[in-house]
Amino acid sequence: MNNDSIAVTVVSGFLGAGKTTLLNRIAQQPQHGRMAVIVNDFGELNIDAAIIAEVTDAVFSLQNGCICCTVQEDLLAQLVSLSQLRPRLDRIVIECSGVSDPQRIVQTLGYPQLKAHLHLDTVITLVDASGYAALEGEFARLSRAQVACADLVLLNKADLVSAAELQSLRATIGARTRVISTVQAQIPDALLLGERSPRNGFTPVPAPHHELFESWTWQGTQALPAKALRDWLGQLPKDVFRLKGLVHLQGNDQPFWLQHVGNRSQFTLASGEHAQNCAQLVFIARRGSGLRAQLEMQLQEMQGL
Ligand SMILES: Nc1nc2c(ncn2[C@@H]2O[C@H](COP(=O)(O)OP(=O)(O)OP(=O)(O)O)[C@@H](O)[C@H]2O)c(=O)[nH]1
Repeated sequence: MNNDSIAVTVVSGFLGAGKTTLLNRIAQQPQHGRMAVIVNDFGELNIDAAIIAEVTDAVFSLQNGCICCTVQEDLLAQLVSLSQLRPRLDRIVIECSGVSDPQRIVQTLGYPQLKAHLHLDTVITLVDASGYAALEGEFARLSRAQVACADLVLLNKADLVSAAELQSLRATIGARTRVISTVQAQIPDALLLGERSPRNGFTPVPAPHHELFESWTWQGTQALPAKALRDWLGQLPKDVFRLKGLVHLQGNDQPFWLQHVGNRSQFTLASGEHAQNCAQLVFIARRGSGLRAQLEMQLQEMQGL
């Protein structure tokens, strides 16, 4: 590796584990030098990129596909172009979508076009401590593959589980990787941006990933009633893994970012310019869930309340 080589941090983890929360923190800290962030969202709207763009300009969006498959060529082109920027970047952080397998990103970084300019610094995988144990079948396998590829695992949302549950999760994840419990992905910078630890010859097995999910976007035209929306969110089927986007709530001039993971929802005021009274919600659900028509109709009806 030459001295001019740009360090790359890969941030991975299942849907809603806290990747954007971590990215937002990193992006706001000037000590990380000249940094660019590449954000991949599986849906056709890149909500994460829009959220991170509220704190930094250096955001590049790869959307409507899985970063390790359908948009892998775009990733390669984006990395080549970023590596040619002058003055040179110090670091590139790649946020994988929650449905992707970071191992393939690691492979992409080894391509000859990139090897001379970039080096992999750390793969950080966030785990939602309140949801990891409940994942089943292929979804659990994907989540384990994301963990297996990590140099550092953040056992995030530690505030939502007991000390005993945290202990048991640590045991499940195993001793091979460094595991740190976090709330809002808060850990010391030195750990975030450290050098890559040796992998002991371990090669993770590729897991099925984006093909397990379907995504769609609902565009509303009117403000929604807050109470009805909260009630509706509280009853979303568990096949909806993730819901996020922008909503206008009746009686409020400013829109909100809505984040829904598991059975928890969060509304935060959105800054910046956003279209008036228009909702944009991205759903990510189990492929073949058959939920789209029903959920869209419910939202449509809610607009008229
Ligand atoms: N209670 C709790 N909530 C958290 C914590 N970290 C993040 N969240 C919330 O979890 C939700 C999802 O966080 P994100 O950072 O958007 O997750 P993500 O991994 O980027 O999500 P995707 O990119 O959609 O896969 C948001 O509402 C966050 O505010 C935490 O430690 N505790």
